[in-house]
Amino acid sequence: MEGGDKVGKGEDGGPIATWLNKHRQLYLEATRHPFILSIKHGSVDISSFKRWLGQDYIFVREFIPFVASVLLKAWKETDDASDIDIILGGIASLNDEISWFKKEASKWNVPLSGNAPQKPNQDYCRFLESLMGSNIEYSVAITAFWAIEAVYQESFSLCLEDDSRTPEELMGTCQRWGNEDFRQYCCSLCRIANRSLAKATADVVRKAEEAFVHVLEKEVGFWNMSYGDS
Ligand SMILES: Cc1ncc(CN)c(N)n1
Repeated sequence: MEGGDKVGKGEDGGPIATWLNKHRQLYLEATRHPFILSIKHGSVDISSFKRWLGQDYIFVREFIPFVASVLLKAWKETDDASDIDIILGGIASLNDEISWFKKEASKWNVPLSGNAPQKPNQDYCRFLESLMGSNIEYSVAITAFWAIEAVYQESFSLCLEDDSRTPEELMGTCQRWGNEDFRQYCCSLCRIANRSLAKATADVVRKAEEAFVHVLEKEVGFWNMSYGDS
């Protein structure tokens, strides 16, 4: 399956490959949103881009404690120490990401302080919070984490393809998530999630699938908001 290959469904397939097929339509809506396609085609409305930038900064600040909670679950539940290294690498790159947002916001004159989260952003952050509790299994949280990163990787890598007409001033944004290292990182998260799911009960696997679907829905809502559709 096209999308699955790109984000690393893992050599052995696993539940994630199955879900990418089963929820293909929603996955495509999340990764080929009109906002992303407008960047790729060079027709993006810069006010949409600026709205996305300001809102995504708020999201990423909330995403950090979520990733920290995944790290804590990994520490408690995994028997593979490399999971910790990979998640810790993700936290380190979020540190860079925050600095990048500050620079980019200043370049585009987007105020970061006092910028209120819009409803789809609030909903998404509330969903992240619901996954942070100690009652949520590692398999569920790591699946959601992979999906959140994979949607951005797949979306922004589209804007770097040879046929793209991405505006020069937006190339840095697209490279941030569309680059090869970030793709490899998503592949690692996907492998961890598949491995963890292979050992999970049927009930936990069902909850992880639900979390995957929720992430896709929230990502579509987030892009819609950027596009001025909220
Ligand atoms: C809404 C959203 N989804 C995912 C990412 C990638 N960390 C992000 N920055 N923002």
